[in-house]
Formats: sequence, structure tokens, C-alpha cells
Amino acid sequence: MNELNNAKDSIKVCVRIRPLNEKEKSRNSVSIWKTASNNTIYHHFNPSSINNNNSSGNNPTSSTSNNNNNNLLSSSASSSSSLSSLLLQQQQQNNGNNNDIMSSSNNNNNGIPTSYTFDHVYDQQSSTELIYSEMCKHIVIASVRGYNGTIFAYGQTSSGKTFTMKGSKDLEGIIPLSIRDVFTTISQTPDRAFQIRVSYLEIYNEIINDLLDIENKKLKIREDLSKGVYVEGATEEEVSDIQQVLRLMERGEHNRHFGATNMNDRSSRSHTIFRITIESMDAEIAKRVMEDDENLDMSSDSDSNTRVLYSTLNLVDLAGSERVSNTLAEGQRLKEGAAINKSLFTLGKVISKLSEGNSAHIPYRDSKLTRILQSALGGNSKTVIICTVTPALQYFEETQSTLSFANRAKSIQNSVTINEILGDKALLKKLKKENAELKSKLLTEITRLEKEKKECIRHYEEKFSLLQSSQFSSVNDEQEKASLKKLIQEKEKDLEWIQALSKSSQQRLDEELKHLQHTLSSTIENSNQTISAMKFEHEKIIAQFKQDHEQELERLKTSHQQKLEELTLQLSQKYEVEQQQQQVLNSHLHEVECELNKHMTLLHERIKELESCKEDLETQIQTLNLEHLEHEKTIQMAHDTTKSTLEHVQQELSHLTHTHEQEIQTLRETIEKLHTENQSKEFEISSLKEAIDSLSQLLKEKEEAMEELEYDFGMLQSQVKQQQQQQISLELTSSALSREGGENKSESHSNLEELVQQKDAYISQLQDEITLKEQAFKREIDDAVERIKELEEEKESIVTGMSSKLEEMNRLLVENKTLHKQNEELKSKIEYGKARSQRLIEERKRKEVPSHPLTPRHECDDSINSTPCSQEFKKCKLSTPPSLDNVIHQGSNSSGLTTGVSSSNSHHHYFMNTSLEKLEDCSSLSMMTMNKENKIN
Ligand SMILES: Nc1ncnc2c1ncn2[C@@H]1O[C@H](COP(=O)(O)OP(=O)(O)OP(=O)(O)O)[C@@H](O)[C@H]1O
Repeated sequence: MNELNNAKDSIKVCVRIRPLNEKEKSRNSVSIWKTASNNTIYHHFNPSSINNNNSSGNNPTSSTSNNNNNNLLSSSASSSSSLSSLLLQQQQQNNGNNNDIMSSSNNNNNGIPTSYTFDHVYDQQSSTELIYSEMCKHIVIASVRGYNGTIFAYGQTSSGKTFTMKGSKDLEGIIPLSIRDVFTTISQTPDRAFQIRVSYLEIYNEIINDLLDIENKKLKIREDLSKGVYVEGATEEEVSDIQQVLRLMERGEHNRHFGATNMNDRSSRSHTIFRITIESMDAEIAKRVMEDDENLDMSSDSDSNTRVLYSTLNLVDLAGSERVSNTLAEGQRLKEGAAINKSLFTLGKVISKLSEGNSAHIPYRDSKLTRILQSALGGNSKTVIICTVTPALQYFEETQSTLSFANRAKSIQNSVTINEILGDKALLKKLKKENAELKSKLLTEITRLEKEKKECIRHYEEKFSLLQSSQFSSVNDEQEKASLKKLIQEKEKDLEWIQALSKSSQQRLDEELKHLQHTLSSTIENSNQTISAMKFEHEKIIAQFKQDHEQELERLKTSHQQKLEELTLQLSQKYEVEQQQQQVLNSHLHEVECELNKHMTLLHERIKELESCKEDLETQIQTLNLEHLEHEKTIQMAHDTTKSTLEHVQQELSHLTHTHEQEIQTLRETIEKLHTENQSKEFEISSLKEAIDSLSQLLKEKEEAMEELEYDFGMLQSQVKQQQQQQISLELTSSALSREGGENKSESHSNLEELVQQKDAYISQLQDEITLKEQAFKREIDDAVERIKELEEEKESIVTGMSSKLEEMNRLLVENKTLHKQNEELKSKIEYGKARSQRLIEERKRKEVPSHPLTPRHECDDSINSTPCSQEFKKCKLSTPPSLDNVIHQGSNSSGLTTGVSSSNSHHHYFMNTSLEKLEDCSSLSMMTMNKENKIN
């Protein structure tokens, strides 16, 4: 079998909700499952509402929440029956008020999905024809084109599986619709010749029965490389039109086992598989095969015309998926339930495993159903599952279970390929198979007829002998005898006819067999011819190849021979040249040997010379060593002195640093003191300001008092004026009175004058007092202003003094820092000088050891003179000591120091002096620092 167009195709799943049936309506069942769009099914039922009311604590959703099909077997009968009764109770309670048990939330309390989405969801109004055209038609058409197809209905009992698959009296189901389309498609494909075979199987109690042959029972499942999984011995009727198939379907239905259960009176307790096998090949080729065309070449595998397409279309109506307990089954029914559920349980397991993508072990072999449908589940088949459900609330759990099964199934992927048998091999195989089948059929038919014939003859012979024995028993028997005779004659005729029929059928079969054998032998002959032609071709190719190969070998041989000769010649020439070269080399070697001998004698002489030179050098080295020891001692001394001086300088420096720090501390303290003084002065100024403020307040008050006094004074003046007017009027009165009497007049006049005088005196006294007070205030204010001025001047002088001191301090600090830096530089220079002198001493030591003991004396002297150290030494001998300025400027110039060290004692003194001068310089610098710090103080 060849596989073409290999493609992944997921199993298509749709759900069909049937309308409530009469039984459910009579029980006032509520329809809870609804469709949203054309691919979603949902419910608003909240199982927890039942839980809450259920005092026994049975959880109706506990089994459905478990997402595998185990619930089919594991759930206890009591829990499910109690659920049913509870649901009914609930339904009755809530009849007319469904809202109480409907939850508006999308998920109920137990996490059971409230909605599912599939490829399609069909509501109560959807027709089977619509489902067929949308979900199945393409599979049927594909099956005619060589693809395997499977359509099966899954659901609880009475959910409408049979209604969907087989239909009813008035409405055709998927199977008849498929049969129609198979033949329609065939009629639309005239270029291919088809052979259609139909088988109808039933799986009941895990036993496979042939529904087309009631005698054919307990069939076995076999597996074959070419056929795949098949049912051995299953009747396969060849059909050529729709009516024939429909009749076969009817025959099968008639034979089908029906049982009555509580749930559905005509409930099917078995799974049925209606299988249509479709084979097709090119019409032209088929015609030629039929005509036994000898020129027909079937050997070309690549010719698509010779392809034989082979496919099966399985139309499966499963038994109810409800639980055993729900059927209230007993005895035989319970056994049926268990067997049905074994198949369905395994189907669930297979679907679960496949949906998990777990292809390691799929338990197809655990049940007959899954074994037969193996290719439909995860194999080579286009598959559609139609899940039928009832919307009734009382079957909520079953519907949930069906939907979760469907939900798992939708994720399964099949690998779909066209099945084809190619070329003559396929045809041969097919013919052989057909031949074998015909042969076996013929044989069984012959034996059956023979047996029947024998049985008949025996039977009639028995009857005849019986009749003969009773021939003379009574006269009345005569008539009977005659009728029997007649009957015997008739039967004998029948027998003859049967014998003739069997003879003719045998002849016909013989002819057919001959024809087939002839076709077979011609095909075999054809194949043999092709094989021998191929063999001949093959041998020809091999001979040609051999010849070519030998020629090539010969050519290679000659070319190799030539190459070998050339190489030998080249080798001999090379050998001669090498011989000549060897001779030249030998003579050259001899010359070299003579030269070498001469050189050797010269060398010996030279060695002797060098040895004497070595002795001289050794004595020189000894003297130099002594000198060097002395030098080392001097350097050590200088080093010690420098060290002690350095230590002294360091001590002084630390002392200076310490003093500096102390001075800075004192300066800080002074600044703090000045700061506090400044603060107290500021406090004084602020208190003075406060005093001025109080004085000015007082002044204000006094001014106010003065204003009051002035006001009083004005009042007094007006009073005086009034009194003066009174006086005038009094004077006028007195003049008038004077005319009346002299004494009274003078008395009152004097009184008045006295009063005026008193008042005048009081006023002048007040005026004096005011001026005095004014003067005193003015003085006080002047004093205060002066004091403030003084204090402000004092403050300003303090501030200027402080800032100048601060500036000086900053300057001193900067100077101090520079001095420190200089000190550090000096220190590092001294260190560097020390290291450098040390290094030079070591260098000198090294150089004093002769580098080549064989160097002649004069060369050795030169080498001593030419070392940079000895040159320095010479320079030092010639040069005058550098000035102090230079030394300070250069710091511890390494060459200067080394010169001092490597020269004589005078130079050492010079070095010491330089060092001391440097130290003096250091101390002068320290002095400068100290002076500056004193200044800061
Ligand atoms: N979609 C539908 N429209 C109308 N009636 C339906 C529909 N589906 C099913 N029925 C009716 O419901 C009853 C039960 O249906 P059916 O026999 O097809 O169920 P089933 O699932 O095959 O049951 P079982 O598993 O017992 O064979 C039948 O009388 C059928 O006519």
C-alpha cells in the first residue's frame, strides 16, 4: 500500500442537542443546555445549588469534575440515582421558577465548565441533512478518492445516535445519505472503475457478529500489512447501486440485537459498524484487464493510471455511553452494560491518551471497538465524531460526561493519506486474493450442495422405503401412496434439477476459475517476461561494464609501466649525480680536516697564552677585591651616616609636623575665642538695640504725655481767656456795681486776680517741667546713639581683625602644605639615591668579577676602563665636587651619589658634605615652616 498526500488532520467534533422527548416532557423536564453561536454549547445550571440542599452530602458533580472516562464505571449507583432523584425533586420544586437553580456566573462552584466549544454545535432545530452536509459529506467524497473515513455517533442512550446515523422512517440518517453520496460521486467519476463492498458488523458483549450473515458469529480481528486491521471472515457483499446497499442495511438491522432497557425501549445495546470498502482503478486499464489484454503493461510503477485506490468508510453507531447504574440493569443487562462500557471505557482511555499527545502506548487492543476503529483514532483516517446529547436537566451529568469526552477528542490529530496499491504487483495481489476467495467460496458451496444433495437423497430414500413397507397395509393408503409417489417424483425432479444446477454452477465456477487462472497465468507470464527482459538487460549492462572495466585496467597498467620506467631512469641519473657530489664532498672534508688540525694547534697555543693571562687576571682580581672591600666599608659608613641623618631629619620633620598641628590647634582655639567674643559683642549690641528701642518707646510715651500736657495747656489758656472775658464782664458788672457799692466790688476783684495769678503760676510750672523732661530725654537718646555708634565701630574692627587673621591662617596653611610636599619630595629623593647607590654598588661588584676568564690581560684592562662605572669613576676623579645649589636642585642625582661612593675618601667626604648640606637645607626649610607657623600663632 502506498501513502500519498500525507497530512495531519484533527478529528472533527460536533455536538447535536435533540429536543426533549415525550417521556422527558411528561416528567416536566427542564432544557438547560443551549447553543451560543454555531459552535458553543453552554448551561446555566449550578450543581452546588443542589449540593447545598442535599443533606446526605452526595456531590453530584464530583464524578464529572474528574476529566476522564473513569466515571463511567467507578461512580456508585447510589450517588447517581440519588442525583437523579435530587434533580427531579429540585425540578419539581423549581417548576415555573427555574431562575433559582440557574447561576448567572460563567463557572459554577465546582469548576465544571459551563460552556464548551466544538467545530459545530447543532441545536434542536438542526436537521440531519445539515449535519451531514457540513460535517460528513467531505469525508464521504474523500473516501471515494482513496482516503479512509470514519463517522461515529457517541452519546448516552436515547440521545439520538441511531436517529442521527440511520435516521427514521421519514428522515434519512448519515448512513443512507453517505451511501447516496458514494454512488453520486462514483457516477461523477467516469474515468475510474469502482468496486464497492459492504460489511455490517456488530460488537455485542465484546463479541463481533456479522449482521449480514446471522450464522457468522464470534469473528476474530486480524492484522495484515496490506489490509491493516480487519475482521476475519466478515461478509463483504459487492454492491453496484444504492438500493442494494440500503437492502443490505435493512438486512443487517433485522439481524441486529435489540434489548429493552428502562431508559429507551428500543435501546441498542451494541455497537454497529457499517463499513463500505471502495476500490478503484483507471477505467481504461480495468477494461483491458477484464478483456484480458495481452499487451497491457502493468509493470510501470510510476504510471498513475495503474494505481488501485483502496479505502474504507466506517459508519459507526455506538451503544449508549450512560453509566451501568442509570439503566438499573440487572443480570444479563448488567453484563451487557459492563461489556458495552468496557469498549466505551477503552474508547475514552484511547481518546484521553491521544488527546494528551501520549503516543507511547495507546490501549487499542483493550477492546474490540477500539481495535477495529484503530485507524480512525490517531491513524490514517478522516474522522468525525457526532456527540448527541439531551438538553434535559435530569441527564446533566451524562451530558457533561459526553461533552468532556468530545472536548478531549477534538485535539486528536490523524495522519491522513490516500491508500493506493500500485501497478501489476497490486493487481496480482488483488487477483490472487479474489481467486482465493472465489475458490474457497466455490468449495464451500460445492460441499454444501453435496451435503444437501446427500441429505435429500437419504431423506427421500428413507421415506420411499417407509412408503414401500406400508404399501400394502391398507387400501386407503393407496391414495396416499399415489400422492407420495407423485411427491417423490417431484422431489426426484427437484433433486435432478438441484444436481443439474450444481453441475452447471460447478461448470460456471470451473469456467470462472479457468478464466481467472488464465488471467493470473498471463499476468504471471507477463511479469516473468518483464523479469527475463530485465535480467537480459541487467546481464548486458554487467557485460558492458566488465568490458569497460578491463579496458580501463589495461590502460592503467600500460601507463603505470611507462611511469615506472621513467622513474627508474630518473633514479639512476640521480644516483650518479649523488656519487659525484659524494666525491667532491670527501675531498672537501679532507681539506677541512687539515684546516681543523692547524686550527687545533693554534688553539692550543692560544689556550696556553690565555692560561697565563688568567693567572695575571686572578692576581688583579684579588687586588681589586681588596679595593672593593675598602670601598664597601666606606659606602657602608656613608650609608650609616646618611641613615642616621635621615632618621634625624625624619624626627625633626615629625616634630615640626607635631608643632604645626599644635599651632593650628591653638589658632583654631583663638578663632573660636574670637568667635565667642564676637557673639558676646553681638549680644551686647542686640541688648543695646533693645535698650534704644525701649528708650524710643519711652520717648514716644513722653511725647504723648507732652502732647497731653500741651492740650491741657491749651485748655487752660482757653479757660484763662474765658476767665479774662468773665473778668471783663465782671469788671463791667463791678463798674456797674461800683455804682451801686464800692466795697463788694473791690473784694471780688481781688479774689479774681488771685485766682488768675495762681493759674498762671501753675501753667508756667508745667511748662518748665515739660522743657526739663524734654531735655533729659534728648540727652538720654543722644547718649544711646553714641554708644551704639561706638559699639558698631568696635564690632567692625573686631570683624576686620578676624578676617585678616583668617586670611593669614589660610596663607600659612597653604605654605605649610607646600613645605610638607617639599619635605616629602626630599625624602623620596633620598630614598631613591639610597636605592640607586645600592644598585650601583651591586653592579660594580658584578663587574669586578671577570666575565671571560680567557680574555687576555690588555683586553681585560680595556674592559675595565670601558665599563660605565669605571668611566664614572674617572669622571669623579677629574671633576670638582658639584655646588650645593646643584645638589639641591638635582636632589639625590644618582650618578653624583655613585661617583661619590665609588671614588676615594675625599669624595666620600664630599658626598657626606653634600648630604649634610641637604640636611641643612631640609632643616632651613623646617625653620621656614616653623617661622610661618609662629606667624600664624
Ligand atoms: N434530533 C432529534 N429530533 C427528533 N427526535 C429525535 C432526535 N434525536 C433523537 N430523537 C428521538 O429520540 C428517540 C431516541 O433516539 P435514538 O434511538 O436515536 O437514541 P440512541 O442514542 O440511538 O439510543 P440507544 O443508545 O439506546 O440506541 C427516538 O425516538 C428518536 O426518534
